[in-house]
Amino acid sequence: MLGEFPHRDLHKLAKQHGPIMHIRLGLVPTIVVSSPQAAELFLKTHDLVFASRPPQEAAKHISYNQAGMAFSEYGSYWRNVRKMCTLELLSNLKVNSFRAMRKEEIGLFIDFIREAARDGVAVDLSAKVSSLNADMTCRMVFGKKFEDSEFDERGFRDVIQEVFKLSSTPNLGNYIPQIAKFDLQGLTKKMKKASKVFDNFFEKIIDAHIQCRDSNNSEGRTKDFVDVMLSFMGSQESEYRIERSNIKAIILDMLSASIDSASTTVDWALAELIKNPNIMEKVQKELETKVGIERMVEESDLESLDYLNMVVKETLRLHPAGPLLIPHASMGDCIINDFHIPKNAHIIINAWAIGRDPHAWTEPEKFIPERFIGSDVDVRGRDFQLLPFGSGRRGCPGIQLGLTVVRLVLAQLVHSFDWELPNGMLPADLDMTEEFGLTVPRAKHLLAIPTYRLVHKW
Ligand code: HEM
Repeated sequence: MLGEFPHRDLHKLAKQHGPIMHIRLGLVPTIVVSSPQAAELFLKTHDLVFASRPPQEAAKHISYNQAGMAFSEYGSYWRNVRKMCTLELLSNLKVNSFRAMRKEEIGLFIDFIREAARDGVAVDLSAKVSSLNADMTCRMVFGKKFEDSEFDERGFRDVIQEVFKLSSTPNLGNYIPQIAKFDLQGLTKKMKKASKVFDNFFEKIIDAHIQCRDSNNSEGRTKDFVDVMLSFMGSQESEYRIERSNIKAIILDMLSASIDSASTTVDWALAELIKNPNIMEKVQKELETKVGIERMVEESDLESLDYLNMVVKETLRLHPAGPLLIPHASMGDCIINDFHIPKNAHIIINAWAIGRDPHAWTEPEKFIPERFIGSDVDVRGRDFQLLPFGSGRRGCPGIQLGLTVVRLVLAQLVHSFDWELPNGMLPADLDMTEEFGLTVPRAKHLLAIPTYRLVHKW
């Protein structure tokens, strides 16, 4: 029933069967929610009932038996981890403390593209943006970035991509739990192998941080996420008492939640801008007026870039990085609009379909950032017609960081360069086919030739 693109197949089914749909995936009752009004009932009115996560084979074998935040069941453990992450790792203050690091990494990234511009060669923007985001994430989480060779003979990105792929492959054990132990698809074996690689790596990182802390070598530098979590390890007084395995699970959550989501969003936004040259021109005009072509964009400019922010909202409406959010689970029986939702049902919120609901959006398939002029509809989970970060108790705690990175990288790329497709390809011919996985990026890498446009010495 569900093919290569489950969000599209479920959208089609919802058109026939309505915005609250009951389907059975294996033995598991699954409720699919596909309209803003229905999403509000599940994520606001009855948020507490649906604030848990279903057991998942991938979370069991990769994510330390659901000991992180994203896949953990609702309860006091999840509440404490979420509170610790929100207050100590993802607060505005903490996000801002990494400003200088982001500036440095983006500077290196822009230098690389300037060289490509000088040589007139195409840049693989998808690969470059993804590795920029991986470097920034590693510096924030571990305090340093890694050469692939330091990780495993296959390299950091390869192993992490393999983990993402294994986690997003439909696993029979999730739907017929009784057969999970037979590992009919061979996924458990592969997951255990990949997670061993990560575990060894995380162990070394934690040891190195402990050594550094004990030798007082860490004074004066911004504390990375591992430093912060170590300060709560084993502490009796703190309400966030966590152990080594929890730290490893949370590190993995932060890496997997952050690495692909922001770069996928930047990639879609750039593709839409290249496909719609009149919109690209408007973004560049705004940047010329508000920033000026004598300098690069600074994070402090972002708030004033109204049109760019509309482009980001429109990108997240049409191309939410996680089109089906992360599955929720019901903690008790509940009646919604006369539907009986049983305890332990899986709840899928189709944010991709909701962003295309014709009752909420005019010309929903078209990329029109101007639709947000004079509207206060926002992406932060208050407006149920636009849910790229989910909403309620399980809504994304990394919104501030995610939006900062997306806006900054996008603004920098379109302010510093004009972009042309290679081999005489026309913007209208750009392939927008998706690839379904943990996130949904464009299937083909975006290649484009840059021309430097700032008045800035080389
Ligand atoms: C453009 C960037 C991002 C997008 C589009 C995005 C989207 C999402 C979505 C759709 C969810 C699931 C919400 C639900 O199930 O209701 C989620 C959860 C989550 N996100 Fe993000 N995210 C982004 C960036 C980040 C970043 C940078 C971090 C942290 C470093 C992060 C950490 C998390 C975590 C930990 C959860 C699980 C929360 C829980 O289960 O309690 N996200 N995100």
